[in-house]
Amino acid sequence: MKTLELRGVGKSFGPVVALSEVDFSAEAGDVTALVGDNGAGKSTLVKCIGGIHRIDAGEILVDGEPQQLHEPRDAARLGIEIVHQDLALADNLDVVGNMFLGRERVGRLRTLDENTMEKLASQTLASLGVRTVRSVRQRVASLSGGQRQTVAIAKSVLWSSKIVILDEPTAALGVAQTEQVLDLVRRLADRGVAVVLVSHNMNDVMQVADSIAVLFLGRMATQVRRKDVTQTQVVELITSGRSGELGLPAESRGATQ
Ligand SMILES: Nc1ncnc2c1ncn2[C@@H]1O[C@H](COP(=O)(O)OP(=O)(O)OP(=O)(O)O)[C@@H](O)[C@H]1O
Repeated sequence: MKTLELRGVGKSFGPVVALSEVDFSAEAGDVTALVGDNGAGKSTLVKCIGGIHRIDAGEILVDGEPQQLHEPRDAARLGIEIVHQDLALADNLDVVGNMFLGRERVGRLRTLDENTMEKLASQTLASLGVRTVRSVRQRVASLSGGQRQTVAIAKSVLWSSKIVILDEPTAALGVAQTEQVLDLVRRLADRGVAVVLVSHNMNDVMQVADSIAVLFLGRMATQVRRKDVTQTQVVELITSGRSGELGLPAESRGATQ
């Protein structure tokens, strides 16, 4: 059973068809890359999964169960966490404050005191092997781009998210920080999370993804295992929506015609 599955999803904005008959899936333990050119529909797809946009057609299933996602709270309740490119972290709060921001989602922890929160935040970072954030009492405004990504990803672990969607997590990062964040992405999947990585960076995608889904003009050109494609093939799919005679497996070739 797929952790997240979209079947025949459609979404239009007035006359603009942003998504049409989109099939997509993400499995626990996998990093599933979602790629496509500008305007292909990636953000729209992510917003549908996050309950920000309502779909016009098709269905979204979590663990095989069809779900009605009418608002972000619905997605949060299902363990879906979106880490946006612009990172909705509060600059004026420290790492602990940010990791517990929005804790009203889980009433059980509402009464936690500062010491317990500090301990849980540190433990979560340590369990992910994060050593770059030196103090959890550091204000987020003073963190580097990579550290901010780390905190945002660790937050999803703290809240036991089942499906984590990372929107361009390395876009603003240098080489070393990119490597650290990709490491963290891998570790997140290894913990059994279904990770969806939205990215324009083919090096990142080829390095860390298990599965690659290519959107082309609002349609899913194909979704394939990474080991079954080359970077050149992925780029061709992104730019033309077709794989040509590149020897894709039969089940994925059908989707590109
Ligand atoms: N709120 C909206 N109203 C009208 N059209 C929209 C809206 N949101 C997206 N679109 C249109 O839907 C299509 C898909 O856009 P989307 O932002 O999902 O693409 P994208 O793949 O995320 O692109 P990029 O990589 O440039 O961020 C585009 O044609 C866009 O203009």
